[in-house]
Amino acid sequence: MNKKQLFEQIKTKKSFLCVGLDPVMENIPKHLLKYDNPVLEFNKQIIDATKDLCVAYKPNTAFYESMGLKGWETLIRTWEYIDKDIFTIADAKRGDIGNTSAMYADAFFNLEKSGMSFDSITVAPYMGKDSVGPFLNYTDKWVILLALTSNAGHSDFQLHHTPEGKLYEEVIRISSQWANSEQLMYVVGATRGAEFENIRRLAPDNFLLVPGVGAQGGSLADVCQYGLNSECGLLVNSARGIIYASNGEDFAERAREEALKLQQEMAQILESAGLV
Ligand SMILES: O=C(O)c1cc(=O)[nH]c(=O)n1[C@@H]1O[C@H](COP(=O)(O)O)[C@@H](O)[C@H]1O
Repeated sequence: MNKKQLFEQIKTKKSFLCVGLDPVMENIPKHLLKYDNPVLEFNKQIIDATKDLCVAYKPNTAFYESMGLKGWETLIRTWEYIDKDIFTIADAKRGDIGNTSAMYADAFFNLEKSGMSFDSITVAPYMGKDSVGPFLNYTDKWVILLALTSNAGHSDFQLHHTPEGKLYEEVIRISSQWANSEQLMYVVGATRGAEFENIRRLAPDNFLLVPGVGAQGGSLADVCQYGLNSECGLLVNSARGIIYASNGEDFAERAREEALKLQQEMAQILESAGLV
């Protein structure tokens, strides 16, 4: 999916919501345990309940990898189940020397080889251009580079001062020479509201993947104040706040209610900004 198509989806659905599909076996509602693959059933029901309210799904691959062979199969089946007009993010946070990165890129983008072809992947910038390049070689796919993360440890490296500015600013400045905003997004945590103005100065046109609303306490209003651009430019993710709204038989309905609250807030923001 290209940028124009993504913005069209945002306008059609009046939403820039990304639902995080991060299933944990212990939290799967008991009544689903009778299924051969309870996690897949859980994901399918969450997708059915939210797909008209969101424009993206982001399975974090750790939640699948931790379940071994069955988990990897669940990731593939989940990707297959998502309608192809919804943007998909493999939240894998990969990056290695070039030939290894090329294998990671195949793992998530090359349908013939791996059985999956996500629209995008999260990538760590630390190993530099030749590490990110193999993902960008898939020219119809997106790289979502970690810039300023939502966790407390973001300050350990990302805020360090370099002669040119903070380290995360350098990540944005340098990486924006590798690809343009048609192929490169940045991760910026919703908990970093105060930095969005600065980030938009450095990356005016790039989409930002913004995790951290819901369970991590980030504010949608703060993110949008400076984060919004003329093509929306934001994908705001919530996982636990939606998928674990209930662990009873009503889990899918309750997930929908939480997704709807965010979608309605987003619709208002898009309307106020004159984008829809
Ligand atoms: O790249 C990410 O998606 C990510 C970056 C970041 O800075 N913070 C962050 O929480 N994430 C991911 O976003 C999701 C957040 O989930 P919830 O806190 O449950 O909404 C998890 O899959 C995290 O791994």
